[in-house]
Amino acid sequence: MTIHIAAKSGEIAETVLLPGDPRRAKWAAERFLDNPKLINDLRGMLGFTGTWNGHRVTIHGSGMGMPSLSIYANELIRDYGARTLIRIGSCGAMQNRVKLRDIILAMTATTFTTPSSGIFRELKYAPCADWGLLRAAARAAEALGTTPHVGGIYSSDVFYDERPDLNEQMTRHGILGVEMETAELYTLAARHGCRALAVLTVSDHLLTHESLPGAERETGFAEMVEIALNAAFARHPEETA
Ligand SMILES: O=P(O)(O)O[C@H]1O[C@H](CO)[C@@H](O)[C@H]1O
Ligand SMILES: O=c1cc[nH]c(=O)[nH]1
Repeated sequence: MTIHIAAKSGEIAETVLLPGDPRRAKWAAERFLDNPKLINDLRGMLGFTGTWNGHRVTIHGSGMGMPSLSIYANELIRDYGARTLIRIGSCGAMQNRVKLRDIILAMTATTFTTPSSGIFRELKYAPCADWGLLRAAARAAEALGTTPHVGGIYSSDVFYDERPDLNEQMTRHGILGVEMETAELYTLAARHGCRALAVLTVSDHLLTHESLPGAERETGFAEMVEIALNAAFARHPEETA
């Protein structure tokens, strides 16, 4: 047990899927895992461990924003031995060619700051995805009949942004979408020698102002979970262990 996770030692798998929303963790665990067991509900942040195709998997909420994700990712890695962490999140599209329900695989994430920024001082650290996971996720998406967008995203500190000029610059520089956690996840994974990836579903669009109707979200989110699970356990000889 840690300050924020009630699971006993051994109750968390080496592979952890991290949705921001704890209810998405419950939905994904019930839909995709065999014998899902609730292993955490402290502060309502739900976590479940079960198996997928015989592999142990934990699906645990990370909350909204990098400070929240940082708490859970630190404890999952340092106290429970998580080694592969895949965010399964929603995001807002920042390019016209990116449509509602599309899948984005985040190669890298631009930020103002992360909870880790202090250690880099004046350096602008560039957080990046694990290549083996990224490649496996792209292949998994294509096998499911989906062509993902692969590229840079923006991990924002705020949802209600008072700087529209910044979003314009992100769009101008090819950023695919905005969310609030990936940069810190990639930074922590690098620090601790873990693999990390963010698989995102476009839930709304910053340029067209469309948003995904609630009833349709589950379908898009299911695709994202399938891609994440397939990527986590893909085996290619040259991929990282
Ligand atoms: O759907 P999740 O995973 O929570 O991700 C996105 O949604 C939240 C904002 O509504 C932020 O956490 C953002 O990153
Ligand atoms: O952080 C987020 C998530 C979804 N949509 C946004 O615009 N921002």
